[in-house]
Amino acid sequence: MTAPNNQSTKISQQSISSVSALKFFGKKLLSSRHESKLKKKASLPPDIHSASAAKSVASSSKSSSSLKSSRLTNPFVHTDSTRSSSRATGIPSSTPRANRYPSTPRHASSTKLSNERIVYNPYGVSTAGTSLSSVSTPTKKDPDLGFYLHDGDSNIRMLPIPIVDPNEYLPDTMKEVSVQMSDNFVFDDENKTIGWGGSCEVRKVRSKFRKKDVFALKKLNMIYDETPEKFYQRCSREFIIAKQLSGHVHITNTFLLVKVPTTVYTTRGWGFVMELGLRDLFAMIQRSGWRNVALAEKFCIFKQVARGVKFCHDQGIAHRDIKPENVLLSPDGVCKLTDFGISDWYHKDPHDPASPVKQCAGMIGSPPYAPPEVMYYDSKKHYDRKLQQPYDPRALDCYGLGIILMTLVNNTIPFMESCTFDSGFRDYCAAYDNFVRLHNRGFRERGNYRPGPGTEYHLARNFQSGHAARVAWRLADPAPATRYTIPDLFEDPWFQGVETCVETCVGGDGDAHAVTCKKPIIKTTTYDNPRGFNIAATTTTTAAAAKPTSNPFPIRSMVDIAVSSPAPAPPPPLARSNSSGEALFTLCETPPQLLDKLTPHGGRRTGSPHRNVVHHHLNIIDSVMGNSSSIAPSQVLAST
Ligand SMILES: Nc1ncnc2c1ncn2[C@@H]1O[C@H](COP(=O)(O)OP(=O)(O)OP(=O)(O)O)[C@@H](O)[C@H]1O
Repeated sequence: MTAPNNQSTKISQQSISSVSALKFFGKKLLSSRHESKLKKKASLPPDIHSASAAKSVASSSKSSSSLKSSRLTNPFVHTDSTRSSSRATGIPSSTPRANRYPSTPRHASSTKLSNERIVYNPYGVSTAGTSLSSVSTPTKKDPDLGFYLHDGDSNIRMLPIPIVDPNEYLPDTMKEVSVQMSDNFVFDDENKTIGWGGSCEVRKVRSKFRKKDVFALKKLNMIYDETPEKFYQRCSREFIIAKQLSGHVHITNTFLLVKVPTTVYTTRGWGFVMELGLRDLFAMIQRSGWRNVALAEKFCIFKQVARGVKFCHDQGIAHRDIKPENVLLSPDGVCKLTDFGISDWYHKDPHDPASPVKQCAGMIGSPPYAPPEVMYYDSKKHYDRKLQQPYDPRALDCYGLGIILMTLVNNTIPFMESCTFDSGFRDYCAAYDNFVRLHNRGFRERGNYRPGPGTEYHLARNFQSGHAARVAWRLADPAPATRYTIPDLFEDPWFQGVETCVETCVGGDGDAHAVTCKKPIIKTTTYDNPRGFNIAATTTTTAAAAKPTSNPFPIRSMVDIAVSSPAPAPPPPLARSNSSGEALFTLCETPPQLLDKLTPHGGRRTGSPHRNVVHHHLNIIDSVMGNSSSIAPSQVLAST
């Protein structure tokens, strides 16, 4: 084991007392995409954000300007596919997405990019010769035609024409009669990006037929030296998992995988039409108002996230990137998991839930939500290989949940990285051992529900309950063998007693219900099903629906994955409807007395019964975000 590099040391020595420190965390192990997301999270205009990096931008101006000119000459040129193809195929499909990212900042020239080795780079800033202060960022000013054609970023490569039919990569049950986004949706006039990720840009789209129905379009981008084939495989895999999980109240619904045309809003490619979230949890926590949010509310949020994770596990899927950025708050204030980009089926035989758990190896997830057994694979830390043991992906999700609970309660992340190079993490491990040795020898034993650490322990101080601290610490147990599992968590009496404002229900119980999400209306299609796919579309399509036929084509890789995925588990205990425009699920109304208890600041009551269900979380959003909801009330209503 050697000392970490300077960058790591520098980062781990930063103070984490400030909430703004959060901006450096929870980022998937990727490079410069991290930074453009930081820009969004920090809510800074691009120019302000990049001001500190102006020097390095200048230093790279040569490559940028050459890119700019080539961009203007022929914006549709797709370069480097041959070279990238050979390298990309060397990466096993199970390789975590994060590990595929090279360390080059995104603004660097694509020529340079193609020669980069793929190395782990947690913050996306530690390229040779760069320091945190000299990190350059893509500049988004002066958008011209080239800007739009390149998603404003010179390293986003365009897919070659023709864009492949998404149905080619989907199992029959997920094939759709309409695969063109423009058949049924239009971009929102606002022309705003509402979210960025490592490989995507999220925008609002509206139904062509009911303008009040607003959805999110997650436009997917090719990353680094990915080949088009790898891109299609990666995205269809993410879609299949997201779609399999859709329908649960704590999962963001993913409806369609569509072809996106080149417009002034975006470049051509593939995109997911999804349920629109109002904010992600990260955006909430980093606001100063978060400190004033009552613990009961925070615990409620935590329980909702945990329910989402449990549902994934029940479906045979491990999320593998649990962090506040991947929890969206719906316009009703319901927490929903999103981003299944590095999720995976965790049974050796996905068809057989009784088959053993497929152990993982390699660096995935996002510090500090990734547990120590994963961090041992961080190549920059040069850990002894013996420490790199296969790990259970479900334990990764549990650890992430524990760190989320600590973060919610402490208003900041507990430490930067869950690895021994981080002094905060070392302190936590020492405190953990002390607590077990001195206060509660049976702490790690199953069924031990004695209170966890108290105020004398730094990371337990704000819980105001030894039982709540127990749950956080047991989930974030550095030792995977003794860490709380999801069944352990759901058996924990404190966790069971946490009251949530969102109760899923089977329906038909006579209670008032809240409709929280509608499926998009699919009315028209320009799809003529050239390959004669067997389309088992469940949507009501009034126009030219393709005639179902059997699929005469050989099964391709992703279809294989899809087909070999577990047969859809029994639907969750939620009222479902297949008809277009109807609710996917319902929420039980929380009794008014419970709402009063949960709403310390006085709840916002409206005449609508379903508003009462989760209105206190809307209060949180209002108070924490300064009432700056990005979604107009009409849009909120549209989805309720
Ligand atoms: N359906 C949605 N509604 C509203 N915002 C969304 C939606 N989906 C994603 N976002 C926003 O976009 C951000 C990026 O989305 P997502 O995490 O799915 O992308 P990603 O490329 O997988 O990101 P990362 O690489 O950081 O994990 C989210 O953190 C969230 O803020």
